[in-house]
Amino acid sequence: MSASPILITGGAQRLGRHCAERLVDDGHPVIVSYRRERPELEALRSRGIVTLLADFATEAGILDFIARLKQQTPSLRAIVHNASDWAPDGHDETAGATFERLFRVHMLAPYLINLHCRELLEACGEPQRDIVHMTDYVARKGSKKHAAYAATKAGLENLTLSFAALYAPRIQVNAIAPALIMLGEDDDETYAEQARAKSAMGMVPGPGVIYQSLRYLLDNRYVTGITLPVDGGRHLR
Ligand SMILES: NC(=O)C1=CN([C@@H]2O[C@H](COP(=O)(O)OP(=O)(O)OC[C@H]3O[C@@H](n4cnc5c(N)ncnc54)[C@H](OP(=O)(O)O)[C@@H]3O)[C@@H](O)[C@H]2O)C=CC1
Ligand SMILES: Nc1nc2c(c(=O)[nH]1)N=C([C@H](O)[C@@H](O)CO)CN2
Repeated sequence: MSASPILITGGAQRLGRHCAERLVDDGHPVIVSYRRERPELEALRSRGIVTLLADFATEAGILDFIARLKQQTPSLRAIVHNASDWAPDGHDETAGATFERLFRVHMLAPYLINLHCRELLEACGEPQRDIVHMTDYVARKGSKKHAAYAATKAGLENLTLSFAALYAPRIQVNAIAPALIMLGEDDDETYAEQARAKSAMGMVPGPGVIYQSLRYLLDNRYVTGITLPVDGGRHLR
């Protein structure tokens, strides 16, 4: 029986793309969702990664993605909810729309995909099946400039507990809570220096530490309902 694929949402770039490529290196078939076509997707496709269009900005868009995912594969080894929008809080008339948009991508999409795709994970013939939520250190700390982002990530962290209890023992459900892993393209050295100073480790580690954490969860049959901090010791500063 061929191995069941691992789904990474928002896997066209940065952490999701890194993990998708490392999973292929480790012999897993991979499906990634993406929101907009771009040249980088060809590199993924050339490695046999299946790319599925998905925009989680509406419930209809989420359900449409789920329907196409079910046409793509009869089973899944794991689902990594990586898609995310690090949008600052809106002001005045945009605040509500921003919050709703972040609720949909960080909470509604994982919630509906977990509910509707449980059958795909149950159909996996391998010994372990996993759901991994990508949350954030700020889910427990809050954020003055990204309050909606932090709150919706906190909601995703809470969904980890509910789905872990509901899906045990056949499906393990965990979260990874990173802090600064990769800088953004527009981040200058001043920002980088300030960001590094926020953690005890004082570094920007790159996406390899996230794959190490994902690998740990995918390989451990006895871990469920946890949030794995990967934050350089932010809580120590
Ligand atoms: N990078 C970091 O330092 C940190 C990251 N994290 C978390 O780790 C995960 C990966 O981070 P990173 O790689 O930087 O993420 P990105 O900011 O690169 O976002 C990942 C993908 O999410 C997709 N996405 C955004 N909104 C939607 C939507 N409405 N519907 C569908 N897809 C959407 C984007 O697709 P497209 O590009 O096609 O529009 C994007 O490629 C995220 O969950 C993030 O919150 C947490 C703390 C620190
Ligand atoms: N979806 C995203 N979420 C986050 C990002 C990002 O680039 N995309 N980046 C961060 C920052 O690195 C932050 O951790 C710096 O303190 C947080 N979330």
